[in-house]
Amino acid sequence: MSLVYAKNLEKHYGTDVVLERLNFTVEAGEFVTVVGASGCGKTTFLKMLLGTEALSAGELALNGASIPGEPGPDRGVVFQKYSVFPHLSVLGNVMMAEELARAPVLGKLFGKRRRRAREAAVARLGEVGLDDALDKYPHELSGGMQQRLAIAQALMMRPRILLLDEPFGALDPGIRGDMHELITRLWKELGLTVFMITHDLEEAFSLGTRVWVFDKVRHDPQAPNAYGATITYDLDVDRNRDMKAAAAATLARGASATHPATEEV
Ligand SMILES: Nc1ncnc2c1ncn2[C@@H]1O[C@H](COP(=O)(O)OP(=O)(O)OP(=O)(O)O)[C@@H](O)[C@H]1O
Repeated sequence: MSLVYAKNLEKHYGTDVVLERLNFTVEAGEFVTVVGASGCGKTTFLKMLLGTEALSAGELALNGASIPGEPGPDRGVVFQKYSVFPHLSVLGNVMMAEELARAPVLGKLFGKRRRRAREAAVARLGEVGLDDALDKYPHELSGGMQQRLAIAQALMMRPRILLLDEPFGALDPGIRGDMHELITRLWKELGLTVFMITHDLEEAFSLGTRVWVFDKVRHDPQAPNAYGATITYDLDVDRNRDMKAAAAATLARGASATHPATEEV
């Protein structure tokens, strides 16, 4: 059984169709990178996987069952903007991920459970290279360190799926290289399935085993929001490593404008 499955998945906001005709299966262990024009619905798609946006039509299944309508410990998420608590230390931030999940009312664990959560948080912070920064506060961290912290937080509950929304978009190129190594290592070591949005084609092709391009194929000049984006390219990068450069160049030239499936309705 596929880990994630979609059939004719759609998302509308009122009369605006954002996404339509999404059909795919994703197996455990894949690393899917998602590219597409600004505003085409990439974040909305990620939020449907996370469970914070409801689908409007079609099916979206996780492990063969309809995706839960709320976030769960099986899905971790990292956004571009640092999503950490500013008033908590690095260690406190990562422990909070477990405290909120296990003690949602008080947001606090006690005794043995708290000690275990602390040990787990220290281990997660070691995995992302923040073992020397446990007592620092987010404002004392560089952008790269803040994203490492956000990743540790997302991995605290040992999710099977990691959702990344342009996590490295705000970082300097040198730091991005380090983050690419980190995410690749974590993906392999933890056996994660990753969905990652990026605006950087180079990043999409170098990290992903599969690259999806979101774009509109149906257009109504009288009603620009009547049709949404769909997956216009689904490129298996692993099996076709040699086409990587060619495909990246084609996409960069704006292949969507000449995509054979483009229809005017
Ligand atoms: N809660 C909402 N209510 C109404 N419209 C929304 C809502 N969230 C998103 N949209 C609209 O849905 C469309 C897709 O937005 P989304 O953020 O998913 O695009 P995106 O591809 O991630 O963009 P970007 O690359 O700029 O981050 C946009 O037109 C946006 O205005």
